[in-house]
Amino acid sequence: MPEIRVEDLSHTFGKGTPAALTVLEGINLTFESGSFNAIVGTSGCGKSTLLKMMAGLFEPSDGQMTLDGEVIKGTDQRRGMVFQQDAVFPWMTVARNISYGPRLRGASKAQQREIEEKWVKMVGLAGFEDRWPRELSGGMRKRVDIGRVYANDPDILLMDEPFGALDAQTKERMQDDLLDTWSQSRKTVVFVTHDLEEAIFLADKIIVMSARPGRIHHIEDVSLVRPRTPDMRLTDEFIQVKRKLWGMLDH
Ligand SMILES: Nc1ncnc2c1ncn2[C@@H]1O[C@H](COP(=O)(O)OP(=O)(O)OP(=O)(O)O)[C@@H](O)[C@H]1O
Repeated sequence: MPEIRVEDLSHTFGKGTPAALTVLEGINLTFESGSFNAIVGTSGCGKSTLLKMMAGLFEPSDGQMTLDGEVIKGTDQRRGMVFQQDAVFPWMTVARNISYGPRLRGASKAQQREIEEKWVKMVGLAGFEDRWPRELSGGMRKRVDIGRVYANDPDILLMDEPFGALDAQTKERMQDDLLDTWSQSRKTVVFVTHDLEEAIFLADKIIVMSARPGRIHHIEDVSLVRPRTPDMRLTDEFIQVKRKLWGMLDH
């Protein structure tokens, strides 16, 4: 089962130099298989650093992260990452972007077509298969991005403020659609955001980090039932969680 554990992790950029900067300290966490987790905290508390380490983009200076008991080292198809800025290739159509990973790994033409058909539909881009990224809105490019990561069939989906650059309405629609896709695949998700409402709407578990150096301040289990619907944002339960967590953030 794809479970990530973070064990006694600390990270200092430039360790041993006069410019050393400790950004994470004493982090212990478990991201259970199939769960949707959000990490919130003020700017600079180390959220992206933690996520990039899970992706294997660099290693912690102390402690470790494991995926199913194996220490994470380097990037791997099992861990897919979506960044705030989309990483869509402008010289490929929507469909070709989505099947990029499988194509790189030698998928046949028929397999590529099957993957394209499935994920174009799943991310809500049916009818746009042959369009070029320059013809798409920001939200649609984000959909291509997510489809491309899903098409690699990762066990773990790491998302670093993927909807941060979108307008409020598009963002809410993307959140609904992400939950739809996730409920069908039940991948383990770790989603970084500084939008508390987004975290509460999406996640089972919210990790609140404190700043400088980043530590785990609080872990909130969100008990809102699934499937989540937009009107839940107006319920007392939702607002109470928001108020509680808002009071914990360093403003
Ligand atoms: N490669 C690097 N070298 C040195 N310092 C870095 C590096 N990457 C990040 N930092 C520093 O680490 C700290 C944490 O950065 P990080 O991007 O993880 O924070 P964050 O919580 O994701 O912030 P934001 O919400 O603004 O994206 C910041 O002070 C940043 O300047």
